[in-house]
Amino acid sequence: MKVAVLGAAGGIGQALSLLLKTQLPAGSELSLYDIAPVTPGVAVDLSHIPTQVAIKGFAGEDPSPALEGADIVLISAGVARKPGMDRSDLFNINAGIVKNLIEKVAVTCPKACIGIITNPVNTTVPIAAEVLKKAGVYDPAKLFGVTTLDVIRSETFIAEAKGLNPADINLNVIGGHSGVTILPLLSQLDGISFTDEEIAAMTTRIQNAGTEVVEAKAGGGSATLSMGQAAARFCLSLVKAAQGEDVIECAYVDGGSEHAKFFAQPVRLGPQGVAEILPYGEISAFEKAAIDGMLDTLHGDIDKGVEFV
Ligand SMILES: NC(=O)c1ccc[n+]([C@@H]2O[C@H](COP(=O)([O-])OP(=O)(O)OC[C@H]3O[C@@H](n4cnc5c(N)ncnc54)[C@H](O)[C@@H]3O)[C@@H](O)[C@H]2O)c1
Ligand SMILES: O=C(O)C[C@H](O)C(=O)O
Repeated sequence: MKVAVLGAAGGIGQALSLLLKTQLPAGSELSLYDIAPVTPGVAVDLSHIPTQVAIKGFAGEDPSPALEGADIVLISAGVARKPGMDRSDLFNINAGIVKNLIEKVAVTCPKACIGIITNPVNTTVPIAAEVLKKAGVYDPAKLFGVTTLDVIRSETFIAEAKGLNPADINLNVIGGHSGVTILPLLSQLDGISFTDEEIAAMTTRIQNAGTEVVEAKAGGGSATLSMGQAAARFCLSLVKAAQGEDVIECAYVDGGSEHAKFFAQPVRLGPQGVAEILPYGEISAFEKAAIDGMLDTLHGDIDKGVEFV
């Protein structure tokens, strides 16, 4: 199993690469790419950790050498938010970065599963899909917007609020990955009850959690360490699924949702990426209204990506 991380010298990329170096199964290969010249050095640094995961680093304009033979490609290349910015403000720079990288993926490892971390995810994933379509290699089962950070934040905040172990919290977060498009399905939590006020406050906290980090870092970037953990969880789920385990994760996919062309929803993973799109189940009136309320934003974000390519 070969995993390529594009943007590997960045805040997320380094944390993610560390977690993968220590947690990928023995015999895996890790390939790090970034335009930053330090990237081969990041790989040398990680190579001193005693695990049976081979690691190589690549820098420069062309990601192709890093992509050769990749089974999974994780993309966190691009710029991050500063206080006062929305994720959509990153579009002007990150859209082109994702487009160029996916063009190389389409040629070099067209059958790889691709996890897009770069924001705005609601738009960069449709960009990736259009590029892959143009290249004639689009497989919707293999393209994912990584929304796992919304899931792990929900697990953390709910456990804190209710005095529980976060490992016991299991929930779906659906929609997209920005503001009102992030919808944790709190009504589905077994054995945990919330008042209406608690539901509203918890939903808002989860939706604004990225901004919470951006403001706390005060101009020094956005979530990197928690995102590294989230992306590692998602990647390891893909790896487990490839090895035959039954794994379910929420991700932003082109999965035939009644709501939008791309929609974050629970998916059963398998050796070829998405094995099955799962229904998100019964929802409350609050959640139904939240879906209705997010759709204009989500459709606009998706259209912007499709029009860009
Ligand atoms: N999906 C999510 O939940 C989530 C969470 C946190 C951050 N993000 C997004 O992830 C992205 C990266 O965040 P970060 O904190 O790691 O930023 P960062 O600035 O620390 O790192 C980005 C890296 O990308 C590299 N890069 C830029 N252009 C490149 C290119 N063309 N090819 C290869 N590498 C390139 C930079 O050299 C840098 O090392 C941002 O867009 C951020 O908004 C997404
Ligand atoms: O908020 C950001 O800009 C980064 C990321 O999308 C997050 O949710 O932390």
